[in-house]
Amino acid sequence: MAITVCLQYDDVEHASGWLHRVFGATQLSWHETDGRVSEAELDLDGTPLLLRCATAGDVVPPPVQVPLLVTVEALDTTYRRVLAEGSAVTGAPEPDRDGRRAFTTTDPQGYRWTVTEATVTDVDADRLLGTLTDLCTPYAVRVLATLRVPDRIDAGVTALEPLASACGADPDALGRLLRYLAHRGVVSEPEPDVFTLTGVGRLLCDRGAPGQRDWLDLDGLGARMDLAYRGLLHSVRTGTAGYEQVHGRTFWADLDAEPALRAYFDALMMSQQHVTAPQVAELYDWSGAEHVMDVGGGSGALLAELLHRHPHLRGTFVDRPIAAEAAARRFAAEGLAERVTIVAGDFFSPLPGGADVYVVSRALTDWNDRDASAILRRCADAAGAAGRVLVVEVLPTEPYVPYRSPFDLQMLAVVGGRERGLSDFRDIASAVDLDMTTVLHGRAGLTVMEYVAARRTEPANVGEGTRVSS
Ligand SMILES: C[S@@+](CC[C@H](N)C(=O)[O-])C[C@H]1O[C@@H](n2cnc3c(N)ncnc32)[C@H](O)[C@@H]1O
Repeated sequence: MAITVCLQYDDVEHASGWLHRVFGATQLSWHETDGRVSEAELDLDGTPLLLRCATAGDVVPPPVQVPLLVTVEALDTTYRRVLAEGSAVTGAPEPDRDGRRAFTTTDPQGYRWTVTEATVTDVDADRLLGTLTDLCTPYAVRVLATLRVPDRIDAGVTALEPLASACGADPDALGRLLRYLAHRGVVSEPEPDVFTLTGVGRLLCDRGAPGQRDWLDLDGLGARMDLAYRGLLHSVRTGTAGYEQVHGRTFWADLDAEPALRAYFDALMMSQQHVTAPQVAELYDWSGAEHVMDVGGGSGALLAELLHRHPHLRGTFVDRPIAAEAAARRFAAEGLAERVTIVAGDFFSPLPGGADVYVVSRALTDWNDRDASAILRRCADAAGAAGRVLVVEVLPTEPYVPYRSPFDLQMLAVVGGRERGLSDFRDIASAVDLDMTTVLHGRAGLTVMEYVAARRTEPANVGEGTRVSS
């Protein structure tokens, strides 16, 4: 049985943002009606929440006072977030009748949420610390994926001896690994020395497109990125990437040196561009542009989408030489070679001038503020007084992205970069005299920010644009 709490709100989107920012609720899906979010499905630490727009047909008019009780580990943090939202509170957290600290707040619709501090026993804390610090399980899962054990089991090789021989593994050692992972719910052992996959184990089968298995493969780029956390101590001490400490060269130099790693990275970027590029092509008004330059264009998927969708455009693609070679092949295969100029270059050096729009998509997150501003300066210099600079990012502070993701620390450890919110993107651009003129929101946090040279705008002139419907 599963129970879903369903609450009615006048503004589902605003309420979803509040629940995300205050309690860390993750938005799983949403529906739009007439351009407004009419329903959103959220996950509140395992509890499903359904937010619905009040409609004439609904029986219960909001707000209805149901007791909403939440238990959180870090009460003071939640209290601070509530105050930051400007939401009403009953007072500072104080002990309830069971001696647990609590406070009550009111959400944007007027629902009252009582927030209580979790009482963590020493045993719970010990168990939690064990889970937080365990390295055995993450490595055991990666070894399973690297040896492609799930694929063999899926293909019917379930007995230990033939499984070990198919994977090139020691039967005794593989048996110990599998029994440990049976204990963790990744495989089952229905009879001695015979193994089957659980739902988790099936996720580790090869599915063709870059997926979980490829990421976890210890010979691949995903694992190299994960292992950069071994350099996190260095990162936290210095504020720079840990990747080089662990792997002997920077992330970008690693991709330059190993075509297979670069190909994997491009495929990964491309799978994201399949979601984001059509939105960028739709959201922004490309009618006034003729020439677009994609700076740090990666797989080339964004520029290709723009050129396919807007036949009046021509493009210039700029990226490191190995990426430029692969992108050139892609543009040729898609019949776009005549419309694209390829530049194997460096976005910290002067960029070719003459384009109407300079796009920097999902590249600034890879850099610290100083370097991100330097890239924008190159774009601004090349764009001149008449051109525009367009930054495309998925913003972590938007409600659609799980803010508990480790992405910010991953950026620090792997490339020395960082996640940023809208105001951060305004700041790194204004440091190089670019004014943010328009912000367009797409799905799942995708945000398109347009900038022009500062002297052409009043600083406050920022227009919020449309949202792409789902
Ligand atoms: C995170 S990827 C984003 C790729 C693409 N814009 C997208 O949205 O899918 C960052 C890109 O910046 C490129 N890059 C890194 N350092 C660069 C440099 N110094 N000059 C030009 N491009 C660079 C990388 O090769 C990579 O393709």
